[in-house]
Amino acid sequence: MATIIDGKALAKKVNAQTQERVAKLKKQNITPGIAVVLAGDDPASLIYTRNKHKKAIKLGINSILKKFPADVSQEELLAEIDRLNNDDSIDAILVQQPLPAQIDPETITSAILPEKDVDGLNPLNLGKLYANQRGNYPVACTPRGIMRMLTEYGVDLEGQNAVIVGRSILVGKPLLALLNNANATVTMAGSKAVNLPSLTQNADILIVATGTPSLIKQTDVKPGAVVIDVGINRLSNGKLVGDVDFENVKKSAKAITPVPGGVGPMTIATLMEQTVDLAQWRHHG
Ligand SMILES: NC(=O)C1=CN([C@@H]2O[C@H](COP(=O)(O)OP(=O)(O)OC[C@H]3O[C@@H](n4cnc5c(N)ncnc54)[C@H](OP(=O)(O)O)[C@@H]3O)[C@@H](O)[C@H]2O)C=CC1
Ligand SMILES: Nc1nc(=O)c2c([nH]1)NC[C@@H]1CN(c3ccc(C(=O)N[C@@H](CCC(=O)O)C(=O)O)cc3)C=[N+]21
Repeated sequence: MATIIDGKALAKKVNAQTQERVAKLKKQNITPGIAVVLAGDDPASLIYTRNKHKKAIKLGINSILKKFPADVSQEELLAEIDRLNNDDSIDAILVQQPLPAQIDPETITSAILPEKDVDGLNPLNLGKLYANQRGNYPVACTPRGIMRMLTEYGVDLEGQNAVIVGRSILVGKPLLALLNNANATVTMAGSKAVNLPSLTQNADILIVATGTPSLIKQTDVKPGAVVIDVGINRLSNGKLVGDVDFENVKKSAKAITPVPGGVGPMTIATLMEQTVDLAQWRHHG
């Protein structure tokens, strides 16, 4: 039976460290601040942004939520980002995805000041990550949280076959760079992959982020592999599941993340941690 990677417990540990760092910064009269921008009324996005807001307040981070209707214009969103870029009390800006169809996500992420880009999606930050540059810059929170989980559970990456299913800018692409920078041999597959099982069966570390429930079955996974399930899917019966057939895959994997309680809580914890990082870098370099 696989080790269950407890994202919730690890997130608690990270949050406790973040809370201590916030308290120290407050003694220097610095209170980290995050702004979350939400356009439209997608119910899942609303829940996530509220959760982020609550967690920030709990850790002592200032948090503001800027809500816009689904028919907001790109100009209005850009004007808000410009205001936040110039607001000295804001260290971190997150624009919740997905955005309404009339908004071009690339234009939005490019408009966020790289120093306040807590999602690490600005092309400058993503470019630094791909170039494996030294120094301080933000990295997408879900991928950074996954790397933390792998480190905490002692998963060796060097020379190992890592396979990522899903190639979004939010998850797959930054993860490709992080794993590559950690000297893993990385394969990335999307919906056009021919014979996906032949790729996933080769993975020592398998990371799945597609939004397709039960995409990965036990026979698709090499026995003894480490499986990270990023997917969040709400079934018609209300149950929350990932992209991996958890009950069967756990029988032969070495370690696996559950949904809920795996990657999700680590994403939020990393978002808070990186908000404090940005505040520190902005004030102290
Ligand atoms: N736990 C967490 O913290 C987070 C969870 N998520 C969840 O992770 C999932 C993915 O999110 P995100 O990356 O934003 O999603 P996107 O919808 O942006 O991307 C999905 C990716 O999966 C690929 N894909 C879809 N179906 C298949 C398939 N059958 N076989 C192979 N590849 C497939 C797509 O391929 P192609 O490019 O070819 O279209 C695409 O690259 C969602 O369920 C989301 O809710 C997301 C962020 C954080
Ligand atoms: N700009 C941007 N950055 C993001 O990081 C971003 C985004 N947009 N859009 C949507 C996705 C999704 N995402 C999640 C975060 C936490 C949980 C989470 O906490 N999940 C809990 C359960 C939550 C529940 O019960 O619904 C868990 O897995 O245990 C899930 C998903 C961040 N995303």
